[in-house]
Amino acid sequence: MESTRPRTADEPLLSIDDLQVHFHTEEGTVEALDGVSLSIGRDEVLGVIGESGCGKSVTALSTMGLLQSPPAEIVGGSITYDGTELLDLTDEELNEIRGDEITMIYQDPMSSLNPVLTIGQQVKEPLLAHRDVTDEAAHERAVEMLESVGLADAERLMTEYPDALSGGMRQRVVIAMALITEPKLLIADEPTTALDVTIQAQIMDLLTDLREEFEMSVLFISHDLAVISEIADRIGVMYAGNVVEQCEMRTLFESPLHPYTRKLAESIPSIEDEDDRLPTIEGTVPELIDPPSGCRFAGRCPQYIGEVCDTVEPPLETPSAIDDGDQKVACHLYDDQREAGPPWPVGDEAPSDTDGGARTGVDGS
Ligand SMILES: Nc1ncnc2c1ncn2[C@@H]1O[C@H](COP(=O)(O)OP(=O)(O)OP(=O)(O)O)[C@@H](O)[C@H]1O
Ligand code: NI
Repeated sequence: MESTRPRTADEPLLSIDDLQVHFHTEEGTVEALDGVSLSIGRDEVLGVIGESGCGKSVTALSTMGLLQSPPAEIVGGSITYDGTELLDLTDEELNEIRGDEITMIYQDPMSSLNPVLTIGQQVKEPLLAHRDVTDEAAHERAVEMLESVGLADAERLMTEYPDALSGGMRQRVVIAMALITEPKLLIADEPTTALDVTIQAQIMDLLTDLREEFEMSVLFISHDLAVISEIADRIGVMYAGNVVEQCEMRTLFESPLHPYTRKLAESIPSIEDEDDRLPTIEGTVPELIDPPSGCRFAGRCPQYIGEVCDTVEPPLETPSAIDDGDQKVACHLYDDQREAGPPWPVGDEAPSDTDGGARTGVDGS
């Protein structure tokens, strides 16, 4: 194991590299993640945006080690957390990290709360499971946590059941549970989507405050650019199982590179506007069973440049003309800005799929 390797401050806390996840179904193999790469620095909030079905939750669940296998299979790639390869850990080793150093909140607060346990029992649980604390100390800390997430009358709340709480209060309880161990990494998968707009804004304000207070890194997933732009430092844009662009939040609006990101950036975010979802782009997301072999956006791309788009999967790289090394894009428009140049002249015959295309590490199956 690599866990003893000395780490440096600027090394990412979490690094997902070329992650490939398949689901084996009766209809065939769903190639859900096709080489996803994302990294999150220490104390950084990385937003992940993309349409429904593009692989945001599968990426999160893979990181938590919570993918159901079968039907899921991680067929390649790596997830390194604080110098440790998570994909190599045993369940027992993973259990030590999960719920302690890495925690997660979900879209639907009810799915994270057990209706037959009191709020107190549930908020204390991560501490009792992961720390050598007395029930009394855990109780005291749980009350403090409920207060920090803006819940009044915390002592009384400890004895209530989830049923007695509104949706917004439940999500605050879930956040208290997720933060009670002071995790280094919080994964938030659409934490406000199930809430109405006013409550959504309150929860976003709360998360923004807590992320500072707890000095934690956050992987923040949403399909709503307005919500993400409020909290994220950097953003990863996903499309059909790929990351098509990764950049600073500001860069997404100022100088997006990928045609899909440009479409996204055209929508001016505003949290008051309930309908401010991903802008509509003609066409549909490709099937992930037997997906197209080249760029998965090619069929909808307003800047489609020809056969190369249909046949070669573009790697996620920083074009040489861009001086911001943090901005990476996966698009053939930038092929001539790659050191090696385009894989072959546009319009020439593509190598067969089984050659693995121009990119190493991508399975051509
Ligand atoms: N258990 C499963 N069996 C088969 N396919 C699955 C399974 N879970 C996820 N998938 C597929 O994996 C792909 C990615 O799904 P995922 O849930 O990660 O999308 P998402 O980006 O989180 O979407 P949403 O915004 O709707 O939550 C989808 O095509 C989905 O159909
Ligand atoms: Ni999801």
